[in-house]
Amino acid sequence: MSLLELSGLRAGYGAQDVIRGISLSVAEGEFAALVGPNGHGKTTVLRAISGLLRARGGQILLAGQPLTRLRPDRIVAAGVVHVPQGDLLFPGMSVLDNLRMGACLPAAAAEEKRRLEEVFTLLPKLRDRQGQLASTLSGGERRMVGIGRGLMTGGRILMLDEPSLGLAPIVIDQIYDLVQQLAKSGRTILVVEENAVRIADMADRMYLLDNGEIAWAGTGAGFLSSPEIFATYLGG
Ligand SMILES: Nc1ncnc2c1ncn2[C@@H]1O[C@H](COP(=O)(O)OP(=O)(O)OP(=O)(O)O)[C@@H](O)[C@H]1O
Repeated sequence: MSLLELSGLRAGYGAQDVIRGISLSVAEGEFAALVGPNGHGKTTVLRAISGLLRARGGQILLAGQPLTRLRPDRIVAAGVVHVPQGDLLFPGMSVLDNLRMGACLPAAAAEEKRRLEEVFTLLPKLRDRQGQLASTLSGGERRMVGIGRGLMTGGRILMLDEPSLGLAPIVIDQIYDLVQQLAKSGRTILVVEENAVRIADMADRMYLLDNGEIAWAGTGAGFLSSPEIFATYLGG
C-alpha cells in the first residue's frame, strides 16, 4: 500500500497553475525521486504536500488520511517531514539548537534525546560541532544539519528538496551517501533532484516532472535505459 498518494494534484501561484494534475505514489520504505528541469514545479509539489501552499485540486493522502485541508503543523504531526531547498537554518543559533528546533512539536519533543543520539551516531561531525554557530559551518555541514533537523522531527516520510544544490561534487557524494544510508535503514524518502542521472542509480521509483505534469514514471534502472527520455529531456 502507498504511504503517500497524490492524485490529480493542482497547485500554483496567482492566476497560474504550476502543477497541473499530477498523480504519484510512494510506498512505505521506498526511495522515490521527483526529477525534472529547474522551474518546472518540483518544489511546488513538496510545498503543496507539506501544506505551505494550498492545493487547488486533487487529493493528497498519507496512509489514507487526506492532508489537503490540514494546517502545516498538523501535516508535520501526521508524519510529513520537509527539508526545504537551501539550508534555512537559524544562522545565529548553534548546531545543537538548530537540531532541537526539529523536535519542537509536542509529539517529537518526547523523543528529542533519543533522536539526537541517533543523529549524532549517523553524523558524528555534528556531535563534534554541536556548540558551533550554524553561520560558521561549511555548505556541506549546513546541509547535514538541515537533514539532521528533519530527522529530529521523526515522521513517516522524509522529503528532501535538492539536497545537492550548490555543493561541490565530493560533498554531493557525501550527502547522497547519507541519503542512501537512510533509505537502506528503511525510511520512506521522496527526494527532489534536478540531476536525474545522479539519482537514477539509487531511486526505487522515479517521476519526471515536465511543465507541471508527470511526463514519465518508472524505476531508476528503467529511466537510465530509456533513450527517448534522454533525447527529449536531457538533450541526448
Ligand atoms: N512564490 C512564488 N510566486 C510566484 N511564482 C512562483 C513562486 N514560487 C515559484 N514560482 C514559480 O513556479 C514555477 C515552478 O517553481 P518551482 O520552484 O516549483 O520549480 P522547481 O522545479 O522546484 O525548480 P527549482 O529547482 O529551480 O526551484 C516557476 O515558474 C517559478 O517561477
